[in-house]
Amino acid sequence: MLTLQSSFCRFNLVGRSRSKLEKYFSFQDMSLETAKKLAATSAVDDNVKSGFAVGIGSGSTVVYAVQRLAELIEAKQLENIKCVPSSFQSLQLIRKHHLRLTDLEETPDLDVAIDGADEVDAVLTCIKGGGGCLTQEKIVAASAKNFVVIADYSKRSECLGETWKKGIPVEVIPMAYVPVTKKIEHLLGVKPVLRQAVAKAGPVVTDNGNFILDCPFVPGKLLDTYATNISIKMIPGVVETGLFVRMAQKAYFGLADGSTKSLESSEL
Ligand SMILES: O=C[C@H](O)[C@H](O)[C@H](O)COP(=O)(O)O
Repeated sequence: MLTLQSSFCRFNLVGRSRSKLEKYFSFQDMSLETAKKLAATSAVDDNVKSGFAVGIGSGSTVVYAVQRLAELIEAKQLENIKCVPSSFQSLQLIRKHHLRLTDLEETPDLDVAIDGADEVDAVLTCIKGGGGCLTQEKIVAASAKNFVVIADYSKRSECLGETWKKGIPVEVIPMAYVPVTKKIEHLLGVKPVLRQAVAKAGPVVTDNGNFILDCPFVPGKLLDTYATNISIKMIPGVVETGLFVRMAQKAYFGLADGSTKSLESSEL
């Protein structure tokens, strides 16, 4: 059961939050990849049991979680695991590691979903969608009893927007991207940017055939994540936002010193 968390940041001074964070995160030379692997491995070890239906997120950190699942299954420490993907990438990961594939039609109630994030704040609100996946991820996370976030130490912050500077990703129906852009501009006072593809001419097209608008954070203003998420979602043409508010029960961070820090929403 989630406790009611504030949808505002608990701290509004970056300097103050940084000194608090340094208790947990000493920025040494631990590679981000090693930190991702630490977080993913601990999350799987602590949260997946035999017989579980597991939602598999998307992105580079989740690769290590799927690797760990495969290792434990191979070692017969886990049995009868079913996996539901949240993107084409995670579908391929599940297949590559020969895990049992299912979907929400066959398995609508998941025991746990494990996913990465672009930023995680002090009350475990996340920004997701930096890699273009957010709608299916949110559906999969919302279908799970426990949503567990895994990340390296660079993703942790007190307030969203401290470390992730690209704004809030919003998936939109292509024919609506201009009206949605205008409405978000009116709502937030900042102009969303249509995300452009890197190895393709034109905009990024999501797994659902939609576009992504990146909505910049309003400079100097605390983000009310709960209200902002709802306001953006109410705009016709918006499919989903990358704000995951009051969804994560736990987060695991791989730290710079080679350890892992886990946080639970019930303790915050
Ligand atoms: O769109 C991508 C997803 O939301 C990812 O989970 C998020 O971007 C984090 O990805 P990574 O683990 O690669 O940092």
